[in-house]
Amino acid sequence: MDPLQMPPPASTVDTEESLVDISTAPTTPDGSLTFSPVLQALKLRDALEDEASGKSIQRNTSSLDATLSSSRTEVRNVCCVGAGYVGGPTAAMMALQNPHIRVTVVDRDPARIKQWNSKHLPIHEPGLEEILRIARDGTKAFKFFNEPIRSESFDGMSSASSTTSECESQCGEHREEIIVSARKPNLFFSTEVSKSISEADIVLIAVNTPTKMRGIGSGRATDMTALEAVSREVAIHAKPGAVIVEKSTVPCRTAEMIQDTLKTYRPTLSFEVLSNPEFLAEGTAVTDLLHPARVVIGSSPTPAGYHAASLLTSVYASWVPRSRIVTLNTYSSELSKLVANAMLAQRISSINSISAICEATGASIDEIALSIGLDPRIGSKFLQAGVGFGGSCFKKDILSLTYLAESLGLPEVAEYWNQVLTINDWQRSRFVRRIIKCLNGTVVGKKIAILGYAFKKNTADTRESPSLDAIKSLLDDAPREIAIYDPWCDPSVVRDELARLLGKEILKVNGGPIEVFADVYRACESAHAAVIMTECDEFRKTPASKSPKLAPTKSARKPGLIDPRPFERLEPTESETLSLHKYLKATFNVEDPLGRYENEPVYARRGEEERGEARLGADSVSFAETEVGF
Ligand SMILES: NC(=O)c1ccc[n+]([C@@H]2O[C@H](COP(=O)([O-])OP(=O)(O)OC[C@H]3O[C@@H](n4cnc5c(N)ncnc54)[C@H](O)[C@@H]3O)[C@@H](O)[C@H]2O)c1
Ligand SMILES: O=c1ccn([C@@H]2O[C@H](COP(=O)(O)OP(=O)(O)O[C@H]3O[C@H](CO)[C@@H](O)[C@H](O)[C@H]3O)[C@@H](O)[C@H]2O)c(=O)[nH]1
Repeated sequence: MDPLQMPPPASTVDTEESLVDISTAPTTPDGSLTFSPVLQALKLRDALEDEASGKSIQRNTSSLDATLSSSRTEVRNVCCVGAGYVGGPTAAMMALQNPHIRVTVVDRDPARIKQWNSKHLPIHEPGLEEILRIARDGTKAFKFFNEPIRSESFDGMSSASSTTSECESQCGEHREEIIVSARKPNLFFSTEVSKSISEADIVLIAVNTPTKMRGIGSGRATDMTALEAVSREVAIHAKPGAVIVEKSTVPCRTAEMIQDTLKTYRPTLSFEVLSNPEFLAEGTAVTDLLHPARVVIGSSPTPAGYHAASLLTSVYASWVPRSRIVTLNTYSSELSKLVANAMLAQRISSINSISAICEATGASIDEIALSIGLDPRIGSKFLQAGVGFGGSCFKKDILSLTYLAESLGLPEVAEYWNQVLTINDWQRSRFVRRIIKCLNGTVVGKKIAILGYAFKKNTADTRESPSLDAIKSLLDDAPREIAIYDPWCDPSVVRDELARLLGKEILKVNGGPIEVFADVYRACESAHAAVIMTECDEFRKTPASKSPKLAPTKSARKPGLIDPRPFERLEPTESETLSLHKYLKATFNVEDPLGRYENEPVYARRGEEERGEARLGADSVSFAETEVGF
């Protein structure tokens, strides 16, 4: 059936059975779900708001295309609830690309908000800082020449690209100059959750949806506690007509639960709930957001649903080509996120299962991945065999999918996807067994260096890290020392986490076997084995860029390493300016090559100082002091 022709969700009935305790809410809303035990409709206020708004949502436009073209400038204020790995970078990208929209990211955790407002961001993502320096701090006006630089020496910068100009650098007036205006800050981080929600035209919900650890569905269903709590806040505070967006990964039909909550609190108002799952991967969040393979927006198949989808589309359309923005039915969109993760994880378990055959036969898993990946029907990505996948998403989303299948009476489907997790667990334990076997069957009295503690490279996120699993298993065999090193993780944070998870006594300072190092050589000193747990470049024998097989071709080089000029427009987009910044920064090793940055927030690690004073000159429109050389 055409998704857009699907009937709207069945209406819900408020029976006693449907009032579910929030802490045990199942993954899949079962027909009807009204989550909140205490529901107080704000009828008088709603009636007044309703009248004031004149039910402003356009209901007379019947096609998505028509609404898409009529929704250009309506979004002025976006609120993102949840300042985590998804909320922070996604909101930052939206703000960067839409200087006319005020984007506020709110979180209930004041420490996290303080970090976002400081120099020391709560998450490590390559390129994220640059975006915050623009959207959060505002920028000065600046200018540059619209032609590529040929000379790559620093001296050459000031007479930049003179070799391309027929009349040489003395004749500056014949070189096309691009002038970019100053930007005011339009990205804010705050703990004022209800206030920000009440001001927003679009509310993004990007809170955590981990696996439930107690009650019905424990260990498999999705824990909806945070999402349910935010839905209630939104239902109480959202302004009439605001569009509510699920950014979190959620079970299929969660939009119905949010809609129920909205209807219960504000029965006289209409809100639209969209599904807009996020597909970014940690460590590449900025690139993924800048050049998404697709943006999926699910809406109800009604004029109001299409209109809401068109509003969100207009925000993304500032930088994402329209052809990559896919609009679907709400439930297809919700489910497509779980399916995408299940399919990706399945590829990893498939190749890992074959790695065991390779080890037994002498075939090479890397050669097999290379050879099968050349078939475009298979493709080369996500075929890297390893120690099993980790991270906060794959396992919990597959568990959620299998729980959904079982709830729908489809145990065979559940079992099929469950095998992806079974192979993953098996691969992890197989790896530890292999380490012990290589060490003559015993690690007693030996030192083992663990290189890589986060779940993968370029992130400090340790959720579901294979490394932690390996450390736990190795501890059972009583090694003399386990020395841990990760280039992205702060040793004191790792120590705190290990003490919390495994007990203080396991740390060396307390007489235990585990020590965490800030230096890889010290970690490996006199070790009997060095165990590489993540694909960090510094652990490679041959750096990725020097390996002939992996060397980037000219056309496949990082965008930051090619001068993107000349720009076709004299008003380059933020993406274009960012690519120029990256190129100049990488080429000349200068932090702020365009002279664009305002002062950074005052140092505020672990929250001593606020950023107020840091915005010195944020409103200034004078050009950067350094004379333009680029
Ligand atoms: N991490 C990823 O790479 C990734 C990628 C795509 C999708 N997702 C999905 O996005 C969602 C968020 O994931 P994440 O990794 O960003 O989580 P996270 O734990 O990093 O961040 C969630 C934030 O929500 C805040 N929060 C929770 N309840 C709140 C409330 N009631 N009010 C205000 N703030 C509240 C938390 O304090 C936390 O800062 C999840 O559903 C996840 O599955 C994650
Ligand atoms: O060929 C591969 C690729 C990845 N991995 C491992 O798989 C895990 C997940 O890696 P990756 O997918 O790169 O990171 P995530 O941040 O977990 O991103 C996944 O999960 C996110 C959360 O839902 C989705 O948004 C992303 O699209 C999806 O890639 C890591 O342990 C990797 O080491 C492999 O073992 N082999």
